[in-house]
Amino acid sequence: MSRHGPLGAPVDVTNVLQIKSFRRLWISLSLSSLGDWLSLLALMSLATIYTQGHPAIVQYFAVSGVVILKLAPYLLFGPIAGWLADRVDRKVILVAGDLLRAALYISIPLVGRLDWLLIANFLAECIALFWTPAKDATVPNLVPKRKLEQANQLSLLTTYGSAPVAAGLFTVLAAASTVVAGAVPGLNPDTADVALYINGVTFLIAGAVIFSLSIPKNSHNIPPQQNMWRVIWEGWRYAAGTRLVRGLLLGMLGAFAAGGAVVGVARPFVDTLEAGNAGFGLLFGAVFTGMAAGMFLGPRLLHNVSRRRMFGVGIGVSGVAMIIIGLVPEMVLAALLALVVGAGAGIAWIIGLTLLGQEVEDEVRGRTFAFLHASARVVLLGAVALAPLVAAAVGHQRFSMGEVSYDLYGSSAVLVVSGLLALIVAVITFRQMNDRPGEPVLGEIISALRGTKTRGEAGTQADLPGTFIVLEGGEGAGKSTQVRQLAIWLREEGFDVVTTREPGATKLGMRLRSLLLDRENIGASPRCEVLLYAADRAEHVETVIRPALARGAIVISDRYVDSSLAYQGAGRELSEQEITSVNTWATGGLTPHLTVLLDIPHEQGTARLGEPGDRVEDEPAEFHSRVRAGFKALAEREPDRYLVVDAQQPVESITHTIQQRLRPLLPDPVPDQSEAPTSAMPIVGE
Ligand SMILES: Nc1ncnc2c1ncn2[C@@H]1O[C@H](COP(=O)(O)OP(=O)(O)OP(=O)(O)O)[C@@H](O)[C@H]1O
Ligand SMILES: Cc1cn([C@H]2C[C@H](O)[C@@H](COP(=O)(O)O)O2)c(=O)[nH]c1=O
Repeated sequence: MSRHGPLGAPVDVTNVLQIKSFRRLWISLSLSSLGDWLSLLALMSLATIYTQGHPAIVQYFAVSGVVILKLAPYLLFGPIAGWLADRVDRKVILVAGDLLRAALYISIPLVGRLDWLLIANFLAECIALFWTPAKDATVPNLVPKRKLEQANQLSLLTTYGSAPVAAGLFTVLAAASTVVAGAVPGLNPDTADVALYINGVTFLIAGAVIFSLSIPKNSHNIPPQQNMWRVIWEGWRYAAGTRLVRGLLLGMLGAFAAGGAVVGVARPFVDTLEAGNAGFGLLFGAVFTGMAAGMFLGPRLLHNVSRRRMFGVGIGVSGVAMIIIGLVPEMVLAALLALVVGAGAGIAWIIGLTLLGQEVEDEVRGRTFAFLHASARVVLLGAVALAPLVAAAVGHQRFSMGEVSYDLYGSSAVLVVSGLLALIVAVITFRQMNDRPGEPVLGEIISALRGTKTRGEAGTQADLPGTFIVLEGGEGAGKSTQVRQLAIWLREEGFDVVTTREPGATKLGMRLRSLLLDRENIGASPRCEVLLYAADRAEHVETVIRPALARGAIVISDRYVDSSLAYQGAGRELSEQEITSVNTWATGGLTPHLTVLLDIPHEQGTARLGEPGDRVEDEPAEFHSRVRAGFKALAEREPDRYLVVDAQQPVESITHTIQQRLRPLLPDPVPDQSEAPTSAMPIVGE
């Protein structure tokens, strides 16, 4: 029975949409995206209707004004949007953003004037500007890191995939309006008006969905009185001063510059190939098909390759393809290479977004995403506008050597230079982000495509044949009792079982436990507490858990990393991301195959404990209710790793529920009848 994925991590059988909170955010995003595209079509159509009878130039400006006003807010207010996303409760921004946009879109057909259409469109886009970084910064708080890539793929698919849906809906509305106008004399509904009302309703529903969602509050490390520009400046300084983030931003913006240049010269380029509009359409279609393939298939095919290295490789591949398109102007080859350009860019974009979500701290995430969105637009528009000018300046040059001549067109020259730019950016980012120096990247890619392991993966959880189970929960939830019950059952089945606990499973750990929990010891500061628990855990993993897993044993631990996330993260209100980083380092990333959360109200748990409480047990009730909520939030985010059990049930029912869930994870099938709880309760050696 296969229990592990190719990396040895537990197989991720469930889809990211099974995480309730992410599912709701995604529903809301789908509705908002559909509304956005629908409104673009409706507004462009209305701008034409409102300027009917005016000279053509006025109509042209009205329509292009809609598009320009959609982009303008990013250039004007981009930095402030990031500041707000890190400062204000992101749920408030998301809900208020959706409700305000609903009101604005509904008001446009009610007012029925061009000036209000342009103003409302501009205001709605300003709101979107604040909404987007708040949404991007929220996703990493709702899904576990290893599912972030899947979540980003889904978000991108929804954002761009809703465009054809909106176009289809608009066409259906147009047909329906004609039918209604024909069937009911006097009633002549305008398609664009109806589309805007529908759009308003989609935003209202999207807002209501987010309102019902529980979004963790942003870490509020920004002092309330701190100057806004200083906060923005600090966000940028963080991005520029952090090697990985700097590499990611540079790579993504470089790719945008190159992509913008391609868009700018694509039309004159196909003219030099005498391919006209058909060729132009083909090239465009190829780039976007390639992008979609890169985003969705790339991470799957290359799942074993270091993401940090793949980012630079993706940009480099696009760059090389662009250079060849420019140097060998041939339509069929250009279309095939355009697929490659898109695929490389798609891989880089999805990896860049995911790494930013995983690596950028929550406090500055909003500002980082806002910086990316705003500068990507500036770079893209700048490149689209400049590239044709450069191409025109180069013009048509003919180089002859005897009988042989070579025609260089300005558009081809721009493609070659853009490709070179992408290549330079790729080399810089690859160097900055290379996390497997000395290992040839080509070998890594070939191994990934063949499905074999690379040197960089040796020594990971993949090499441990054992099974790691953790019991978590509040005080007196019954963790030690269930550890004993499970050990008895599994030993009877012939498994090599190691039961253990945190803190205090090792000699050093026992001293740390005493420092942490004995009432006579003066309390450690919260950060010190995190480090002491992590120190205990590092020793525990190194000397107890890993050796047992390496020999194929089943390890059952009473508490592990998630206790630190719940007690020190939710309880002491420290950054969850920082605690995760410290613990990933301490444990080498060792993750349980199954974590059982025994959930019980604090008062009922402590009522079961006879002895006077230790230092943590003595904390006030609010602390313990934050801990309980923290555990539940962790479980909700990782439903495939977690089993949540109501710990108020009788011991035997709880054991039975855990056995049911555990059985498929065990190396050999365990017969059903073996589940009968054992009455004896021997003391299990630690
Ligand atoms: N499901 C249950 N129903 C009633 N009592 C239980 C149940 N499970 C355990 N107990 C009892 O509650 C007490 C605490 O149980 P246990 O030591 O297993 O909890 P724990 O979660 O390990 O506690 P701690 O937080 O101190 O580590 C014990 O007396 C145990 O017999
Ligand atoms: C591992 C770990 C534990 N704690 C707290 C939780 C409990 O109050 C004690 C452990 O004692 P028990 O025997 O399990 O009741 O320590 C914590 O705060 N952080 C941790 O990482």
